[in-house]
Amino acid sequence: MRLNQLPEWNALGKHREEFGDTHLRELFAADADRAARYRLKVGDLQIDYAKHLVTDDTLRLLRELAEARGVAELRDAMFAGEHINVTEDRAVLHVALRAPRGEVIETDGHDVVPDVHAVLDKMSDFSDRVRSGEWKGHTGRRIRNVVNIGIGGSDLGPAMAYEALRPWSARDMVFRFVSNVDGADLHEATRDLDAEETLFIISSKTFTTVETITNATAARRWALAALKDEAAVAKHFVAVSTNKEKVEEFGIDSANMFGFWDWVGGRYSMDSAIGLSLMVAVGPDAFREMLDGFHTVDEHFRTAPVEENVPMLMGLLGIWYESFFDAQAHAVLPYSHYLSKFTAYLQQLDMESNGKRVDKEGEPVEWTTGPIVWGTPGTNGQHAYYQLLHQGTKVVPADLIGFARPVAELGELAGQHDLLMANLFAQGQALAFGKTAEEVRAEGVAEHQVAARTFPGNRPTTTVLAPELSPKVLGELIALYEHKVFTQGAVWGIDSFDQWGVELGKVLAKRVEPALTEGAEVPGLDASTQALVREYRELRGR
Ligand SMILES: O=P(O)(O)OC[C@H]1O[C@](O)(CO)[C@@H](O)[C@@H]1O
Repeated sequence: MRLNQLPEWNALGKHREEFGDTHLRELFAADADRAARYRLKVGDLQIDYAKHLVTDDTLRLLRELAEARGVAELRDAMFAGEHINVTEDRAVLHVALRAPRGEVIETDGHDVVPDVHAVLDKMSDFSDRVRSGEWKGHTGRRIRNVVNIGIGGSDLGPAMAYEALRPWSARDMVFRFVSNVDGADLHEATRDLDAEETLFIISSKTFTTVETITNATAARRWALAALKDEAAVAKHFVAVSTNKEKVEEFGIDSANMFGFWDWVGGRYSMDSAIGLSLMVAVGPDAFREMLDGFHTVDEHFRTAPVEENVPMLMGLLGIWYESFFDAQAHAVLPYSHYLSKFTAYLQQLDMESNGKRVDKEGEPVEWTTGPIVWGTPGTNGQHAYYQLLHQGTKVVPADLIGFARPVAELGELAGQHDLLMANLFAQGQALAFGKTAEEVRAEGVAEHQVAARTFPGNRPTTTVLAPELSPKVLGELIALYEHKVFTQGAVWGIDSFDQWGVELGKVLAKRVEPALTEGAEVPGLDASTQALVREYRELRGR
């Protein structure tokens, strides 16, 4: 039966009508235990979901929906290595990337865990050699700069995690991440570097992605212009890929290639060899601690009953708002400067996974799917777009993520941490409970300002609180969102693991390029694009 014909779905619709405008003020007033009951723990993460527009009935109905849609069965099929990525006929086994040595996870009759650990060991050995200076550049100098070239899942994960774990990283080395085919990206990343001390990590699952291959080719030109010897490539370029043939064609020795597998989706690959630049930065031990964090949440997701299962709960709450409150967006607001790239990372994870309009049977869905994910670190966002969150016309459920302890190396600047966290707690409170017109009036505010200074509240948030932003906690956080996205895709009945929607633009860009460079006729080019191409050529003096 289709999702919107299920009795469980219709029961939620009816419940929504009954819920009406029930306010969080009322829900808290009616239940002194609400805050104590609506919290869960997974690994190091404390999850407060009391500030959600839900009652025990809502949660029960959402759980029943998850059961009716077979979320747990699909999860088990994923862990069992079944080909749940149906349109690409592939297993989905990123959970195997963090399985401890000795665990058995099979797909197509093959245990993948030993393969995972063989690559991890090779990465660890390489990282140690680069970090210690044993790995020398072509002229005998030690490597001081590492430039990761990749895009999408081959960039966002390591770039985000490097920012997050800067305090754990080798402070005497420079790490840069180049993704954009705009030459400015590579230019800015290399302009102050010495090629003799620079290592490029070319990260691409397919090794055919045009942006990455274009940048990698340009990087090789840049390096060889200084090093003046083809043989230097072996010391200054390594590859991370599933495509050995293409890596060799590019000129990188497969001995310097770190592999992974087609059962790792790009946006689920940061804990595979795609994380090599991160491992060089933070060292193998911290990287493995991060994997441990991922694994902790994997085990929770795999074994916790649905009422205690945090990723399932987060996924179901999202569905409640999207389908029954018309929420179109979801904000992720980390109160940590080090998580400045976290939401951008989640945008690919969530939107490339669940931005789908047909279900697994190829039928158009009749319900909304993945939200627009956005957000930047607090407190910056507060002085920019929080106005809309507090008083706009849209409901934007938000996750507030914070840490009890600042990172040790902040020294006396750690004193600012309480103020940072006070802002997080204050925002959750203001969004939930707002400020009534009576409260505004009681402050003596002039009547003509009362409406504008009233806060409706009832804006739902989840608060995620962890002791500190450590490698393990980072792994836990990422896995939490991976499995949240999984849960939502399972309920919606879509394939969360393909990404056909990115293909058309790639094909058209290839077709349009000769029109820009040579003025070639492009068959089928629409009139608007033709005019733009003409204007572009004129502006370029062509
Ligand atoms: O690692 P690759 O093969 O270069 O792909 C990069 C990115 O491109 C995409 O395929 C989208 O175009 C992403 O899914 C992927 O993470």
